[in-house]
Amino acid sequence: MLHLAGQDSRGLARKAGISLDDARRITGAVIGRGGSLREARNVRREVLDRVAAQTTPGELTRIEAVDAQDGFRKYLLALPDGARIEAVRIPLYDTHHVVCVSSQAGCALGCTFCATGELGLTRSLRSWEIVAQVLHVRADSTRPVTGVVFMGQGEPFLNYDAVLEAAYALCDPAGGRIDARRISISTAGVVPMIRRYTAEGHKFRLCVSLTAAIPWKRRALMPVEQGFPLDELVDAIREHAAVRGRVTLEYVMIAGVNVGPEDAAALGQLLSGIPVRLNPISVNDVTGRFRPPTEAEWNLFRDALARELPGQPIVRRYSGGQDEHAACGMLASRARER
Ligand SMILES: C[S@@+](CC[C@H](N)C(=O)[O-])C[C@H]1O[C@@H](n2cnc3c(N)ncnc32)[C@H](O)[C@@H]1O
Ligand code: SF4
Repeated sequence: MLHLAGQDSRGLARKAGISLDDARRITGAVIGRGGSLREARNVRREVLDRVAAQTTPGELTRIEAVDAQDGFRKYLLALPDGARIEAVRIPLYDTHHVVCVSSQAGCALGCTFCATGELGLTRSLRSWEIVAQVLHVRADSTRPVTGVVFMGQGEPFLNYDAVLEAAYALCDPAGGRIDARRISISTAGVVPMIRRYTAEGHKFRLCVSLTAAIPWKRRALMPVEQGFPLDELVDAIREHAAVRGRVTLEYVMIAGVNVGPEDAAALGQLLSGIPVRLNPISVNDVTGRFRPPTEAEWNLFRDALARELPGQPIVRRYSGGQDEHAACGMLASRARER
């Protein structure tokens, strides 16, 4: 069965066997305005009835929303089968919002520094369950939502088809109307899917979570390194950069682990000749095992990176919402303890 929020207008036209114009009007009502099928304007009743007969209902239920001191707002949402996920509303320039969405409930990849990894995988989300997170946050906001990042729970490239369907629904001019270049898909490094993504020529921003450039260190932090080792990952990044330009690399900084001069040197060697944008981000400690770098440690690492990656932008990323566990790597589907 079809869910009306689960694809873009073209997908809806194809799956429901209706004209593209009618599909655009329906997508406009459901995704564009957050309404229902029957609110679609200028679509004949016979067409609406035909679509309704193929459609499954389903919505997300809010369990709670909590506000962090820095303006981040975290939503704990239940899927129709009771599985729980989170979405985060991120303020941008006091004028816009970006929504961080989950692509899976939990995650199978088990990165040692990530709270979601501790959960294990419950299941992958359907495309409408991803789009509905953005619609839920948008309905709760007075400012426009102008960006989406697939950086919540889960590994987007282990739910590839649904993630791409959702991304196209979100950038559809009749649907979410979000500029495709402001939709970021972040992967821990599922190499075959990065290659497929590159070959298919999608225009959403690809982000790769690197976090270590020394294989044994990466293996200890990110078990995905065992299946898809750094040299293969970097080849896939190089291929992507050759076609689409600079690739964003996320680097979770953990004091005493991956912010030494040898780590910067390994990054320089590994990424030599590849246009990248490095986003270092201080680890949000969820386990009590990891410490973010002090300002002094960060300054040293930043200077080493500037030497080792000449001409490559290095943009430290702020991960907000820490007091309410809305920050990167802190999403673990728990209701707030009272
Ligand atoms: C939660 S992941 C979801 C997307 C995808 N699974 C990935 O790993 O890229 C989004 C980003 O959060 C980062 N992250 C995970 N745990 C973190 C933590 N404890 N502190 C800071 N960032 C973290 C990841 O490295 C990744 O770049
Ligand atoms: S960082 Fe990403 S891949 Fe790793 S456990 Fe967390 S959600 Fe999964």
